[in-house]
Amino acid sequence: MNEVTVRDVHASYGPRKVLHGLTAVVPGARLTAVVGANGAGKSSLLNVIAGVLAPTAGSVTNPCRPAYVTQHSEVSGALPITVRATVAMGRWAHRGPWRRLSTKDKAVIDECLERLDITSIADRRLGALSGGQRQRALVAQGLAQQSGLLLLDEPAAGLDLRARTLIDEALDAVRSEGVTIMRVTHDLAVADQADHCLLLRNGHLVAEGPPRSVLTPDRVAEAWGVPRVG
Ligand SMILES: Nc1ncnc2c1ncn2[C@@H]1O[C@H](COP(=O)(O)OP(=O)(O)OP(=O)(O)O)[C@@H](O)[C@H]1O
Repeated sequence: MNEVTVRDVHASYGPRKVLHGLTAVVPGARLTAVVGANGAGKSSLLNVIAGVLAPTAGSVTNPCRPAYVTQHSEVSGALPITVRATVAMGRWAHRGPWRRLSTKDKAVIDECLERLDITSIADRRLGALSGGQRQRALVAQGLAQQSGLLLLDEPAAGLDLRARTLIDEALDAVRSEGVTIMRVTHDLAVADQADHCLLLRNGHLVAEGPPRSVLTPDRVAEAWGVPRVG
């Protein structure tokens, strides 16, 4: 229940093939880390699961419409929108963009601002924030969607220790509420703390399972092209 099933998925950007027959099961109500070297296909896999990139073959089964937190560098800082309005956009899935926010919507928005500790900057424009502050606003927006499937592409990239801790705590909280989480990360210590791990290389799934069984010294050395440690 609540799992994501990826069956023999192929995907391309124009003529460039980026996923080659990828099959995986992402367990429900668990945190799955998606790891691999630059260009391995991690974002492409999330794009396919989010429905942003249509597979050229194969299929994906989701438990529900996902909330997708992309990297903050992909969101224009020039948007004339406040942090609170950014988080409020997360409620559109529930009420549509033109309906008034309900009392419940406002409570969820306040809670998400609090969880990421951005209440004090809620009225500032997104474009006037640091990269890390903007990233926190985007994670808060993802949480505000209250989807049963949360996809995050490197949500902690460039964040300070406190912000990383806040994100980890927020993800722990929603996982315990039954949300299925997929998190792309370059931090193998973060991946080690996940319930499940997918290791990608050159658009293929190299291994899946508990992080310790996936991230063996040999696989890490091969996937990242670095000397074997240990
Ligand atoms: N919009 C695009 N158009 C063409 N090729 C793309 C596009 N986006 C990604 N690619 C290519 O697809 C391949 C997989 O990229 P992807 O972004 O999925 O990798 P990634 O594992 O998320 O990498 P990173 O760790 O650098 O974020 C790469 O070869 C990349 O150059």
